[in-house]
Amino acid sequence: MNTPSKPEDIVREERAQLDFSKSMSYGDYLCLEQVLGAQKPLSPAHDEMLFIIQHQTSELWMKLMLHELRAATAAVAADHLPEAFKMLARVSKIMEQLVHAWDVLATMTPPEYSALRPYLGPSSGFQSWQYRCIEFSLGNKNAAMLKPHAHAPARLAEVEAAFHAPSLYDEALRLLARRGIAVPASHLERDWSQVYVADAGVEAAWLQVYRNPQAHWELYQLGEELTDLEDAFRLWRFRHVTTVERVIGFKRGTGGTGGVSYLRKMLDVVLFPEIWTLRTSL
Ligand code: HEM
Ligand SMILES: N[C@@H](CC(=O)c1ccccc1NC=O)C(=O)O
Repeated sequence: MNTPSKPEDIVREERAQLDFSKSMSYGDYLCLEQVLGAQKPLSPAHDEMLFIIQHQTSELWMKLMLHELRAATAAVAADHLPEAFKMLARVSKIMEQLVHAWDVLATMTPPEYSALRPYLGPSSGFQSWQYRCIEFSLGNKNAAMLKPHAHAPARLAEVEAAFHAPSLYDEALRLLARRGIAVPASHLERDWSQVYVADAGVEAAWLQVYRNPQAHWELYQLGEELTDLEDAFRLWRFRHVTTVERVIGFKRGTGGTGGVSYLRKMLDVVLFPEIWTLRTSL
């Protein structure tokens, strides 16, 4: 039987690379100096580190979500459905990850948050441009949401691009039409920056798919990927409201809204309306 090696011997025996004076290391590749040097608490409050890291990690996941969403939307537009499914499944999993992340933040009590809140000034998640790009990419268009970015032209241009572009759902409807399903012309070419309005003709189109999945398997699968995604997004919105209510009650938000009252209104947003309403007719 082999005698177990001592920890320091394992490193030598395995011939792990130990000298990075001339080659790229883990930290170099991941730019960890920048990432781990970007937590700059403004208050003496212990919990500010949690608050900052929670938001920074959320923004990183949102960055990946946008990367996947943009590529998935392009894949749908190019009729590359298997690729789109892979990416959309990843987006839903990221959203689930963000839903669970609320559990960490919810360990922060009202007195703990009150110690750092005065240092936040008027800053708020309302001003997250990546979040707004995600909402726009998923079809929740609202011109008023461009205003918080007016002071930063490059950023505004990015959010505006998402505002004017067809959403994932718009591209899904165009795909249905290309596959021979009757979709109202009003939904195939329009001003994509306008608020999406649910339509009986679009519901009829999805019903054709859902009444005969075998004949339209890819479209059926796309419908269910969209359902997974909106389901996860609804859970995220819900955990946001409940976490906010347990931490600040019904105080106004630092971003200027009514706080919980505003976030509750956002629970009524439906991204892919006909995907849900069609179920009543099946
Ligand atoms: C203690 C923690 C939190 C509190 C008290 C809180 C509170 C609020 C409030 C009151 C609003 C409404 C806008 C305003 O008037 O400020 C808001 C919006 C928002 N928050 Fe939070 N939030 C918290 C954590 C988070 C986290 C972890 C994220 C993740 C990135 C986040 C992302 C957002 C986003 C994206 C909006 C805009 C939502 C929309 O317009 O639909 N928040 N938050
Ligand atoms: N709107 C929050 C503040 C807030 O949550 C926040 C502030 C700065 C950076 C991110 C934030 N998170 C989400 O809104 C509040 O009213 O307490």
